[in-house]
Amino acid sequence: ANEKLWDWNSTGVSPCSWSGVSCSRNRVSRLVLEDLDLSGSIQPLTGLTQLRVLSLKHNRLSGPIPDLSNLTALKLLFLSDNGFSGKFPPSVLSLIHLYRLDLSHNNLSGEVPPTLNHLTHLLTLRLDGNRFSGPITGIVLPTLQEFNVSGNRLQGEIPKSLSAFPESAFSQNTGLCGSPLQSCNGIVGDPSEGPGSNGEVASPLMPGAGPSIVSSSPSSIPGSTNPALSGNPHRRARMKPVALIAIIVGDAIVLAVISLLLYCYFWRNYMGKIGGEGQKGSKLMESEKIVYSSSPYPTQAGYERGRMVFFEGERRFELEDLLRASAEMLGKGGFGTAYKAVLDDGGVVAVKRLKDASVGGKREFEQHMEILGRLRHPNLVNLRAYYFAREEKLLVYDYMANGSLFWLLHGM
Ligand SMILES: Nc1ncnc2c1ncn2[C@@H]1O[C@H](COP(=O)(O)OP(=O)(O)OP(=O)(O)O)[C@@H](O)[C@H]1O
Repeated sequence: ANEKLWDWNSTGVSPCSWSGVSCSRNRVSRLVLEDLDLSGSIQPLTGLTQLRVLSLKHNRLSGPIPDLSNLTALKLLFLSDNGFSGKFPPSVLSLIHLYRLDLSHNNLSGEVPPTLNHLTHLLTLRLDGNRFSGPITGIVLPTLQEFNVSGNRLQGEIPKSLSAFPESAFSQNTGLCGSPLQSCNGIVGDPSEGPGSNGEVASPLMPGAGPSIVSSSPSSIPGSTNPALSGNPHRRARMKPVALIAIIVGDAIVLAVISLLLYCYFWRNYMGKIGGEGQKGSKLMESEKIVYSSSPYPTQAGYERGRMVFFEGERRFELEDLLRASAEMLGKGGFGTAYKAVLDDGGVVAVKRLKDASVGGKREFEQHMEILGRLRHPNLVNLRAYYFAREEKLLVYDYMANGSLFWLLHGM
């Protein structure tokens, strides 16, 4: 029915060539069906056990999210902007390889299970725009880069582990408190009761529960008054020193940030100069981090959609396959660093990461790539694909297993 899926009923053609479908070893590994007005349940997809990427954003899919526990290879799961209902899907908690989980803007309800902590690789967790209720106090996911639970019915104190995310990540939950939102001390009903007077140790809203947590968060300083002051009748009189302390601490933070930026700048220059094999590990980490940040699946405004372009043949891999591939540094050239990447299907490619990723505009870059990609000569290494995002440019070549002429001549 949908013209974007025109090729889905072509008989005799492998589903691997249908729009939105990618395969690895003849099994569907990637299914991206976004903005297609699809409706109904996604139960039939639960048999795609080799799926690594499932994105069904912006459709009209509904019903409870089915049991996805057979999709053990899943790394990216985007089900946002649909009509899914029911509880947080328990089967998702067993997908321990998930990097990105986006269930935002559905009709999901019930509690956010603290067992989410089992997903130790999570970089993205988006649950905003649902009807989740209860606390999020137990959530500790140290790897998270992107987090949003705004527009739910959550309650209780924001845990310290999440307090570095901006206010907008928690907004429109009338019951949430603590850094970066208003301090929990401020919203405990009748102030005449005084801090800790009710003795409910487990309540996240209990004023006495806050001190050690809130005060240790740098972002909480302006909002969180010293808990000892909150029940104090002379609070107004003591506001001034608190403000003073906040200003001093604020200045210290600004200074620390500036020093950190300067340090990073000089450290990068220094690393760039010494380069070489010794830096293999850390360079690789840096490369991975930057590439992760240019996810081809933007979930927030302002992100540029990265693009992996192949010159001929089928799409053998996507950015996330390169990320997952075991990689080793091959060497440094005038334009960047080359890595050897062994893909899931056993294929080997050489990935060259351009040093100055901001050079040239998109069109100019693509024109150069088109020319390089067409070159075929026995003495030239074939350029198979390239990846373009504002902050990252990668060139993917055939891997030359026998090393360079220099190596052969000098034997080093
Ligand atoms: N396709 C490849 N297969 C195997 N090894 C490669 C491949 N491409 C690069 N390398 C290795 O990585 C090193 C760096 O390669 P790169 O192409 O970045 O620079 P270069 O050719 O040495 O120098 P320049 O960029 O100045 O021409 C090479 O010396 C080579 O050992």
